[in-house]
Amino acid sequence: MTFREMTPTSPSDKTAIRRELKRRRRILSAEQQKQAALALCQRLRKLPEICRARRISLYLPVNGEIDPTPLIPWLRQRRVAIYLPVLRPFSDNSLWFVAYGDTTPMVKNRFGIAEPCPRFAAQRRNRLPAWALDTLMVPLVGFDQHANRMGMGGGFYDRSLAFMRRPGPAPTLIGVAHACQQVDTLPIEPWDIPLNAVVSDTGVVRPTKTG
Ligand SMILES: Nc1nc2c(c(=O)[nH]1)N(C=O)[C@@H](CNc1ccc(C(=O)N[C@@H](CCC(=O)O)C(=O)O)cc1)CN2
Ligand SMILES: Nc1ncnc2c1ncn2[C@@H]1O[C@H](COP(=O)(O)OP(=O)(O)OP(=O)(O)O)[C@@H](O)[C@H]1O
Repeated sequence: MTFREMTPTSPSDKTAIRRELKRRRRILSAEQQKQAALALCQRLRKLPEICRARRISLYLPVNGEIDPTPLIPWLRQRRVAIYLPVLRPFSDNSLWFVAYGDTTPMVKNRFGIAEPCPRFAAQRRNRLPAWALDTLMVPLVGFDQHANRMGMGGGFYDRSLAFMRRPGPAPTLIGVAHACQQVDTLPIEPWDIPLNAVVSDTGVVRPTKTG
């Protein structure tokens, strides 16, 4: 059975979809990964929300995630401040966004993802809460035609972005993924924060306007 044929509803469906979509990106070859990263970054450079951004977060890819880092030289040239997600210590699975430069001291977190080291992140001047960024690039495990998203399942981004349900600052959220991470329909959860767009190596998906 393909995901095209199934209507996902239960939490176990979600787990199965997540597993399948992680597999799809993991089996891409190094050459496919490289081409996808370049194609992604070409599209990102044309996106108005990225062109406007002055403070942007991206991520360092693991386990076959599409690589947004070819964008870094272009961002630096344009004096855009770059931040990386860091697992907040002693907290509720939410993220800090910590300044990322050529000399930033890095360590691997408990998931094996490189991030600015705790001592650096602990200094207030080196980090921002999500609401102070103007654009976040959100790593996706899956997305659908309406730009609904699925992440790693930790709820890190959803928790860090929960402030967006209330009036106030609203950074732009750009999901990024391989084209092969797209499925017809993903289940929407009450805590899901909608994305402004999903950009892949082959195109841009925007949510359909309602109301
Ligand atoms: N590159 C990258 N950085 C990121 C995220 C991400 O999705 N991608 N995150 C977005 O939230 C946060 C980390 N969240 C994570 C949540 C769950 C797992 C996880 O369950 N990992 C598996 C092993 C990897 C796998 O299954 O492929 C595990 O530990 O069992 C990893 C990271 C912050 N940094
Ligand atoms: N704002 C929130 N406050 C508390 N718990 C939350 C919040 N948002 C999500 N969660 C919890 O996080 C868990 C994971 O959510 P979900 O499966 O939707 O992750 P996801 O879509 O992969 O998101 P992410 O990319 O943020 O990890 C759920 O069990 C959910 O209850």
